[in-house]
Amino acid sequence: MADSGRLHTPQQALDSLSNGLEPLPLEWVALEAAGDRVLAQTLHARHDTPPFDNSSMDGYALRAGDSGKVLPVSQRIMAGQQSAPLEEGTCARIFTGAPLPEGADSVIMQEQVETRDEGVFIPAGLEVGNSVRLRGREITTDDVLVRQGSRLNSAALGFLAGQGFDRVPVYRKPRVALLFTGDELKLPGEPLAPGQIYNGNRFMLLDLLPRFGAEISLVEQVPDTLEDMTQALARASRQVDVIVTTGGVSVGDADYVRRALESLGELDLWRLSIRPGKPLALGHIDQCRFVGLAGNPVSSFVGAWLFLRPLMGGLQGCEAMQALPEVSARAAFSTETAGRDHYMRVTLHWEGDGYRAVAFEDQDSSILRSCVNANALAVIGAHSQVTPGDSIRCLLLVS
Ligand SMILES: Nc1nc2c(c(=O)[nH]1)N[C@H]1C(S)=C(S)[C@@H](COP(=O)(O)OP(=O)(O)OC[C@H]3O[C@@H](n4cnc5c(N)ncnc54)[C@H](O)[C@@H]3O)O[C@H]1N2
Ligand code: MOO
Repeated sequence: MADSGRLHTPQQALDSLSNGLEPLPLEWVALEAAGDRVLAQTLHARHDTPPFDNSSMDGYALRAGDSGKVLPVSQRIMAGQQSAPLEEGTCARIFTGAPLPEGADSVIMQEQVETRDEGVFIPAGLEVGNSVRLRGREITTDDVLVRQGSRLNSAALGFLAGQGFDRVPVYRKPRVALLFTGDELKLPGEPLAPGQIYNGNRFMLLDLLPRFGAEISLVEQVPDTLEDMTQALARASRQVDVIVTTGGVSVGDADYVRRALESLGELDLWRLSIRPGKPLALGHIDQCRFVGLAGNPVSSFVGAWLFLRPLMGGLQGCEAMQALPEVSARAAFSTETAGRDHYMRVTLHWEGDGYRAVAFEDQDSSILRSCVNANALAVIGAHSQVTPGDSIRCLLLVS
């Protein structure tokens, strides 16, 4: 049977989330704590990097015009040492990273010279600049180092450290409350009574959200009553930037989340034309944003990747987090979709000339096992058919 009307598209959900969305305030953090944080100001070079001409090889520094001769060694320069001007008609023993002596214009690696009693024979034909890393080759003073809105990866941290930054301005992390509904839920370590299950979403989201830059500041299991949910939402909305709930957003008798939200704030959008995750609910309570993920574990997982990642990105001023990177792949499965777009969990394997997408056999939204080895979501449009070998669009699950 077809889904009843008024299902929204994922794009409408993203538009709703980005409505009035501003990055959170700037804060300064120590460089060692800045991994994956988003720069709140463009940083400029404080000095040239490298700060001085230096050797890229262990060998001998000389004037290129002196090659083809035996040259006496007039000094020895290690990395971290200062060099003296190079005496006419001599060479300097030099090591990788050591400053080039004034007057030298090239370096020859030690494997290419012959050591003689009088000095070192340098084969003819050495070119000016050989094995020399010129000052400012990487960046010069005042150039843009890293732009505002960039998420700092390990290389960026090392690069900024190379410029002497010990603190950087970043957007504050979004504070998130995770509220779980479902009286059937217990925590691992507790015994299960008949009908009960463990709260897998809790552990999945506690791990996933920080990967999107969130700081989890509140975690609660809320009893399945309208009153408890209303109180929990009201409390959380005063403490955090975003409330995330799982479960209780569908149409069952214990699905109180939307009603609780509407009594305190507004429900901006409910129900998407996607599978899994149809009952997604978006809204706000004053300035606090609300994302109600469907309770089925895969629905929560996929909903987090599709909607919480861009929301966390927007709150951190990071354009790159608005959409997951895409690749095309050849399907290694067949499927037929009904009225909703299907986000299938797949594992992409490189096959030399392209990716092959292998889908977990059971794509029901309760089967979290389908996500364990998935590295992408294959997006299969509504009312379509896929047969093996068909080209399909895949969203990469990179945080
Ligand atoms: N009559 C209808 N029934 C349902 C519809 C519908 O349109 N009409 N939609 C189905 C779809 S699609 C989904 S998805 C689910 C989502 O419903 P809820 O968001 O209200 O989620 P719950 O009913 O609370 O739970 C669903 C399922 O997931 C398990 N669950 C919940 N929380 C957790 C957790 N933290 N860890 C592990 N598992 C969890 C829960 O026990 C249920 O089995 O509704 C369909 N029904
Ligand atoms: O929208 Mo639900 O997640 O298909 O079972």
